[in-house]
Amino acid sequence: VLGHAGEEDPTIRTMEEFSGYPFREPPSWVADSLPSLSVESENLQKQIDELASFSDTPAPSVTRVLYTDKDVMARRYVKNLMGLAGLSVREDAVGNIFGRWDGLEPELPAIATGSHMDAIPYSGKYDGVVGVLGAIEAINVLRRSGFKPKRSLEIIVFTSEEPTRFGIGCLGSRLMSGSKALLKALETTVDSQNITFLDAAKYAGYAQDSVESVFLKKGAYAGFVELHIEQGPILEEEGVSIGIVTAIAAPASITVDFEGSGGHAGAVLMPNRNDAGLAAAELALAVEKHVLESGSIDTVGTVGILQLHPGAINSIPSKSHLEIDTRDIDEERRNVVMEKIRQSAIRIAKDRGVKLAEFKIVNQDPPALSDESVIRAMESASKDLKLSHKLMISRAYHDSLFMARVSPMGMIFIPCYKGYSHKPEEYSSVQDITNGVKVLALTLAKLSLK
Ligand SMILES: NC(=O)N[C@@H](O)C(=O)O
Ligand SMILES: [Mn+2]
Ligand SMILES: [Mn+2]
Repeated sequence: VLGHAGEEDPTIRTMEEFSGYPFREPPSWVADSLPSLSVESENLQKQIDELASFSDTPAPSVTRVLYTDKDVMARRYVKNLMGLAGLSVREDAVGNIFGRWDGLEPELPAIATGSHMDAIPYSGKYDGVVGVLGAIEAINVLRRSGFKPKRSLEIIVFTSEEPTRFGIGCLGSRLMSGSKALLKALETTVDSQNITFLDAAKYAGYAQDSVESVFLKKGAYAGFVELHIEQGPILEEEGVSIGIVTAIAAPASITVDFEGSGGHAGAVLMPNRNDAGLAAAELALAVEKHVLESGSIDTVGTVGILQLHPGAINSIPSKSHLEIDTRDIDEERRNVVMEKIRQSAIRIAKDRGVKLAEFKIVNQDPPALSDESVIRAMESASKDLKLSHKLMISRAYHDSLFMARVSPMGMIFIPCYKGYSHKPEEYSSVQDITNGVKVLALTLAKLSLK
């Protein structure tokens, strides 16, 4: 630790070596070390670009689905970077990856950070990745500045934040937070190729231990902070560098299956049809209607998957499958919308003479609130770094939503181009990423010394 004028202050050094503690109060450590918080921005950008190359679709899009070969390669790439950052690396039974930097008091609950690196089909290279590679660089920044954590610092790369393969988001963090419901569901869950979760996990080298072993022990972490792109336009529009997340909206997803009689597109006259496709179309519009009826801009609803069977132009759809995503920062208001959607599905099935074969609520999660002490640490870090910042909510969900169930939680947002996300045009500048990494590094340092 450097003295104000950069030379080592012998008395302080002896005191520190003797006590093993930074002798000065954190603020002065922070003040002293601020200038030396250097981010290797170009190298970080190169890593983001390299990680994006592990994709099942051509650049600039990124597609990296859970337990696929590209996912396994990307995991190997990140584990290697963790090793180079001097972290001890381990993985759990579903492939959540942990990189640990032991603190001066390793028995104390650690401070964790992290995010995900799976990517939905045809998406971008920053969602989740900035929170993983940025976290590793934040550790390198602290090491370079000579910082010694009191509480250990741990980076977590969560398995399957995206619901792409098994229809449920935040699979790894949900299990870590102790979701017995998910544990049960995973016994029978299959993907669109009918591959079970366990077989897919084994294919990727996981599921050696019981899935239940993923559950975190209570109090495992004293704090969790996730760095993420905003995925909305506010920070860019307002020219603000850092978003301090105070709450994460409540996500829910529903799958619906209709079954009708199908038949020949030419020979079956309109009055004699039970068209499962039209039932699905009508329900999709009903989702929009019920969301708009909530009267709040904070209520959203999306039908991101709509499949018809047999899917032939000259055959009346005999089956249809929809997947509905609805969210709100007000849980009650969202639940009212979900009930209206259920009522509409029943009515549409009756009106159109089709069978409502399935109406399944896959997840219906409460919103999460950030912890005051973590918010204060992120705010003072932004202030120390003289970066403009604002309090805001997250409309996207994140692993933080579930880490909040087992640890004081906070999230740091950085601006992204036009708020684009979940598409190849997703982009955050090197400067914005660098700012985010610095705020994360300083926040982790402050929380580690608590
Ligand atoms: N952050 C993010 O994109 N999470 C998604 O899984 C989502 O749908 O919100
Ligand atoms: Mn995402
Ligand atoms: Mn994400």
